[in-house]
Amino acid sequence: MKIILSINAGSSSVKISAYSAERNANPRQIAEAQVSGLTAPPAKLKYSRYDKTIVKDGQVSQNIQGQDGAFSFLLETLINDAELREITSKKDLSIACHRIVHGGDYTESRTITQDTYHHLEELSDLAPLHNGAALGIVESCMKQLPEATNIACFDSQFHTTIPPHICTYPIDQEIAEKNRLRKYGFHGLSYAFITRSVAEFLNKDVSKLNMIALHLGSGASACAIKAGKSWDTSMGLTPLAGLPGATRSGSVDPSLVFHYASDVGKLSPASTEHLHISRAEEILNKQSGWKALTGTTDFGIIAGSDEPKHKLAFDIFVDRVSGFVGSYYVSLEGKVDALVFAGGIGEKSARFRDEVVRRTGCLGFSVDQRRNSAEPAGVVEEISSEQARHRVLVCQTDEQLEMAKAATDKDELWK
Ligand SMILES: Nc1ncnc2c1ncn2[C@@H]1O[C@H](COP(=O)(O)OP(=O)(O)O)[C@@H](O)[C@H]1O
Ligand SMILES: CC(=O)OP(=O)(O)O
Ligand SMILES: [Mg+2]
Repeated sequence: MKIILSINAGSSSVKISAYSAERNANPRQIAEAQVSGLTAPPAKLKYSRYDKTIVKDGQVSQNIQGQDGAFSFLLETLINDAELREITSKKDLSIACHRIVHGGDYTESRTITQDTYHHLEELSDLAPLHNGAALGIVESCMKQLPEATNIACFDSQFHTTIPPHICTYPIDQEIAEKNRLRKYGFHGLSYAFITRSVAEFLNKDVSKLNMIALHLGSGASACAIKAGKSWDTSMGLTPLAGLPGATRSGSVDPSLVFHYASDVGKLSPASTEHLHISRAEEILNKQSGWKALTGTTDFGIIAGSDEPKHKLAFDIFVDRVSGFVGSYYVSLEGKVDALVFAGGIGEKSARFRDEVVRRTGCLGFSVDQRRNSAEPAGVVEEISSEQARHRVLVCQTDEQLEMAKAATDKDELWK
C-alpha cells in the first residue's frame, strides 16, 4: 500500500486529495482539501476526511501567497490532522501527482526528471496562469517530500487525438511547425474522468460514446468527444481561446489587441526570469472575463443577481457556451449520446444549465426542472426531461482521482 497525493493547481484554486492505493486497483480517497477564491480573496478552505466534512466554508485567516502558498497550507492541514491515521508525516507520501496544464507534445503522464522539469518550464509561457504555478508546487514537493516520486499528468494529453484539420491553424505551416503553434486543448484530466464516468453511467462501451462535454470553472472549455476520444475542444495553443472565464476574455478578434492600448507588446511586470508574459497576454488572461465585466470572479454571485452588469455577463456566457454546443452537434453529425455539464459552474448552477439547455432546445435537449435543481447523489446524474431526444447529464468531475488512477497503473512506481 502506498499513499498518493494528487495536486490540482487551477487558476483560482488548489485542490489536493490523498489516497491509499495498491497497484492496478481503484485508489481509495482518505482526504480531500481545497483552497478556493485565490482570485477573489479572502481564500476559503474546504476539508474532508474519510468522506466526512471537517471544514466546509472556512475562512483562511493567514495570508496565502499564490498556488504554492495554498499548497503548503493544505499539506500542513493534512499532516496536522491527528485523526488522519495514514499520514502522520511528510515521509508517508510516496507518490505526488501534479496536474500540469500544458504538456506540449507529451501524450501520457510521466515521472518528473530534471529533463522533464526543464521542458515543462519552457512551455510555461503558453499557459501563463497555470504551468508556472504548478511547477512551483513540483519544486516544493521535491524539497519537502524526500520520499515521493513526482508524476506530471497533463491537461493537454487527452486532446492528442484531435485530427489535423481541426488542430491546425491556417497560418504559414513552416512557422507553425517550428514554433509548435497548434490547438493543444486543456481540461483533459477532467474530460478523461467524465468520459469514463458517463460510459459507466450509460452502460456503454467507451469506444462507442459520443458526447458534448462542458467543463465550466474559473477557466471554461467545451469538448466534442467522438468514439470516446477528443475530436475538438474550444481552448487552443493556450487556455485563453474559446469560452470566457473568471479573468479570461476567451476568443476575441486577435486584432483587438493592437487597438486596446499602446504598450501591449511590452513585457508585463508580472514576467519573471522563467515566465515571459506580454501586457496583452496579461490583460486578456488576468484582467478580462467576469472580473472585468462585473468586478467579481464568483459566478455564483453573477448567476444569482439581476443587476444589469451581472445579467450581461451571464447572457454572454450562455451565448458562447450554446454556440459551442451547436457547433459540436454539427461536428458530431447529431450523433450525441449526452450533453454533460461539469466544473464549478456546470455542477453548481442549475440556472445556468437550464438557460443553456433552453437555448439549444432546437437540437433536442430538454431539462426536467425537479431533476435539475436536486442535490446530486452520484458522480453522474441525469437531468433531462421525458421528451428530450438526447440526455443531459451533470458530472461531478474529479481531476485528482484521474491522476491517482494513472499512478496506480504505472508499473515503474510499484517495483
Ligand atoms: N453555486 C454556484 N453557482 C455558480 N457558480 C459557482 C457556484 N459555486 C461556485 N461557482 C463557480 O465555480 C468556479 C470554480 O470552479 P472550479 O471548477 O472549482 O474552479 P477552478 O477552475 O479553479 O478549478 C468559480 O468561478 C465559482 O464562482
Ligand atoms: C486549463 C484551465 O483553464 O484550468 P482551470 O479552469 O483550472 O483554471
Ligand atoms: Mg479546475
